[in-house]
Amino acid sequence: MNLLVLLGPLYRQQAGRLMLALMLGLVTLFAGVALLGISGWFLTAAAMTTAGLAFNLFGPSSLIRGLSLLRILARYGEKVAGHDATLALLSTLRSAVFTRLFARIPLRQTASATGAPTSHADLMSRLTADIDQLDSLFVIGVSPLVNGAFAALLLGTVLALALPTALLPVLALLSLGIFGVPLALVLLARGPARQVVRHAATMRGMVIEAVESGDDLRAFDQTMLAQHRFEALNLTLAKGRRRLARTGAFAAFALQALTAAALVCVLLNGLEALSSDRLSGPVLVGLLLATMASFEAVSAILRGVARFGLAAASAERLAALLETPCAIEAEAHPVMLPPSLDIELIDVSFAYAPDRPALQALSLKIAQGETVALTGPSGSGKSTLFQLLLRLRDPDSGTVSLGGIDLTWADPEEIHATVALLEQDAPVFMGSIRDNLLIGNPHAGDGALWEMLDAVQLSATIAALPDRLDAFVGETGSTLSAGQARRLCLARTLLSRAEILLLDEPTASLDPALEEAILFALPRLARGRTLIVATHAPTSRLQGFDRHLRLSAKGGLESA
Ligand SMILES: Nc1ncnc2c1ncn2[C@@H]1O[C@H](COP(=O)(O)OP(=O)(O)OP(=O)(O)O)[C@@H](O)[C@H]1O
Repeated sequence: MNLLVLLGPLYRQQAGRLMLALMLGLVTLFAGVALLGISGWFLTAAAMTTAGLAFNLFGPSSLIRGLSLLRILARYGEKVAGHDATLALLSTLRSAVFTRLFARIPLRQTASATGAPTSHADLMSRLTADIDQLDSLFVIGVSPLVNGAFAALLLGTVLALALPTALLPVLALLSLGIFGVPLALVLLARGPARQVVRHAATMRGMVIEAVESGDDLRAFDQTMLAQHRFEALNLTLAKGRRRLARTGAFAAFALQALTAAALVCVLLNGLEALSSDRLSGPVLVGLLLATMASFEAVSAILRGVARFGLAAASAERLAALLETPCAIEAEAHPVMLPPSLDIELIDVSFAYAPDRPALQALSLKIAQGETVALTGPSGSGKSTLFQLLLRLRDPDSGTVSLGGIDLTWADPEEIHATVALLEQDAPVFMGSIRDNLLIGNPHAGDGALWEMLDAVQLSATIAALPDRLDAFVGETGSTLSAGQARRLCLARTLLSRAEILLLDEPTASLDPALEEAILFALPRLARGRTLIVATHAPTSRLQGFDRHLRLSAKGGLESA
């Protein structure tokens, strides 16, 4: 349903070009059926004409040449208009889905029985391969059916005029070809198509996982295991594709059988009409060839329908993605945050799953400009608290407010401009050192960038690189050490103009001396802004902070 809501306006945008493709398809079909019918009649009539009798060769032969040309041009035009519209449609659809993606991140990382995406690899698969699979939804879903109905009308009119006795049985056979066989194909192919699309997506996920964890798999000597799992899935996928191909071949066979039955029917009725002089021989040949051409047009439906199962399975996956609830619901008429931004949590509880509480009845206040060290055992909910303060998630109960404004009333964009977060696994983006820093503050000049690199003790390292601030950092910061990458992300967050800074283990991967120096410098680097640092560093290194809060293992507050 959601997908229809999304697709409807997109189809309307391309309606002109799609209609043009449809019309040109009908012209192609008309030219094809007429071409074969008239050619059959013409060749037979010309062969039966004795030498002395006059036979007008020029009229039919120029008609045949005209129809051939019309068919070629109409087919070309149909392909250009159809593909043009489809490509534009897909690109708009991809952008529309991509825009809706951010509101659904972070995904709930639980096994899903609803078909909703559960991993980022699956999400990527839906945005790329599944949307590509829809490329011919119009061409295969609508156009062949209209073409089939038009072929039936065309052949029906000709038979009604020339051979009425064959009309009903041939139309019955043609209708079976247009509706019955494709319907059976859709029903039979639905299961295998769903499996193929799902397995192909899982395979793509496996490839991404293998690339990301390749070094670890090699180190544990587990690459064979990964290969075996991949091979097993590959075999299952191939089996599913074979089942789909077999179903398609069976449908094609059924259509050929219907074509043969229709030809026999026209031939028998035609011979009878011929013997009673109700029909001429050339017209009978023309009728036979026109019947063949009409069934040939129907076979295009089957080619489309064979792919329809895959497109429908992909459409289901996209619909499930769009139906995934947004992580938060933004207020239609948000309240602006006040200049004073004290943080207050009242009785806040949050659980990722009913049996896994992360925070329980947590209440706390942090005044604007305070610097706070937040500690607590692993799993006590420090990162979760940061997620709530940025309103990346909403509490199950209780309120989180900034300057007295409940975050659920505020504009999420204003919250994100006010609160900056250094995540535990903050990414280094592929690009230059400068690109990475400017994400924190696009207006920062080189002076400010060097100053911040100096503050996180990274300036000497960057200055020694040949390209300095323009030095390229590879995918996920692969050209930096873990500690250097961490400090680059820290510098990026500190550069931000947000009034509240949340740093989740900013000194992870740093040696003790560097950790101590940076933790000591952080309150000063906050420059009067609110600073909360989640850390596992020993209390002795947290003396520079105004306050020390400690979360208990149960996700509540302990006195520090
Ligand atoms: N995305 C998630 N889905 C399900 N459970 C989660 C998710 N993230 C965290 N949890 C669970 O929520 C609880 C709190 O986790 P959180 O990451 O907030 O703790 P933390 O104090 O930051 O831990 P650490 O010090 O190890 O970083 C843990 O029990 C964790 O297993």
